[in-house]
Amino acid sequence: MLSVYGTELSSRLMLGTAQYPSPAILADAFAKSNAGIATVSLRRESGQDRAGQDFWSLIQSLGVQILPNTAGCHTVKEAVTTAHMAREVFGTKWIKLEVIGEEDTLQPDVFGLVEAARILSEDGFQVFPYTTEDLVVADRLLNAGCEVLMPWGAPIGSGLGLNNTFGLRAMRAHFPDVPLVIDAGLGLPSQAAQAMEMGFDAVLLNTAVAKAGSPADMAHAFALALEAGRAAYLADPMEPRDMAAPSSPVIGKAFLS
Ligand SMILES: CC(=O)[C@@H](O)[C@H](O)COP(=O)(O)O
Repeated sequence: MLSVYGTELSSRLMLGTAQYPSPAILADAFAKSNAGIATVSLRRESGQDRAGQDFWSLIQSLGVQILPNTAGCHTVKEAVTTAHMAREVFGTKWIKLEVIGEEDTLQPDVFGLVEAARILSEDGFQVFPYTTEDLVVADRLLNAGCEVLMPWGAPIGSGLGLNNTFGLRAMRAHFPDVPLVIDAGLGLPSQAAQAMEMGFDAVLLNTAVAKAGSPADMAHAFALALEAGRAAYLADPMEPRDMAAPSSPVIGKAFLS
């Protein structure tokens, strides 16, 4: 069972709540996904009006843990203020911290991220930082009080999958005991399975499900892929090799041992 900040998570899938065609489709997608966590953007849903309040009631009715996020924040100040609003609205110390640094790629501003993570951790928040695969930044985030890291797979909404498998593998190897969640850029269940096969602990995604022709079916497909990928990781996959190795048995030696 995956544990983050002392809380055991019921599932390795964290699902976003934006861009669904309707509330019913969102609820159906969550039901089919078995997601244990819903991430919600404070900046996109105001909560001041009726529509916002209905949206928050819907999210709370999903029966999953809520991970508010600071999506759309570009400065430390904005992110910290949004985190405070989230704590008040949802009554949780959890915050998925996004400080966006670049508009085309929505790449995190890792300098602002580390600063905001430190401020929020010192203020009692349990921070889930959306970061890159950079090892030095990862180290700084851990020193700032983060107990989980969320490296990007690819730019948000791109559906490109795991853009830098070398960097992500290095991150996994470098921080074997830190929960690592691939966040953003996944477009297909096979990419989520790949992340799990590489030993990542969970994935967070939104667009691939919300924008699918059938969000509920796609959510289900991701759930299956995560299960398969995790099972493969636990089964200790073979090491790939450059050269052929005959798989036909040597006469008189059907088994290796
Ligand atoms: C919902 C949320 O938190 C996004 O900012 C997240 O990073 C998901 O990205 P995708 O939409 O690419 O899955």
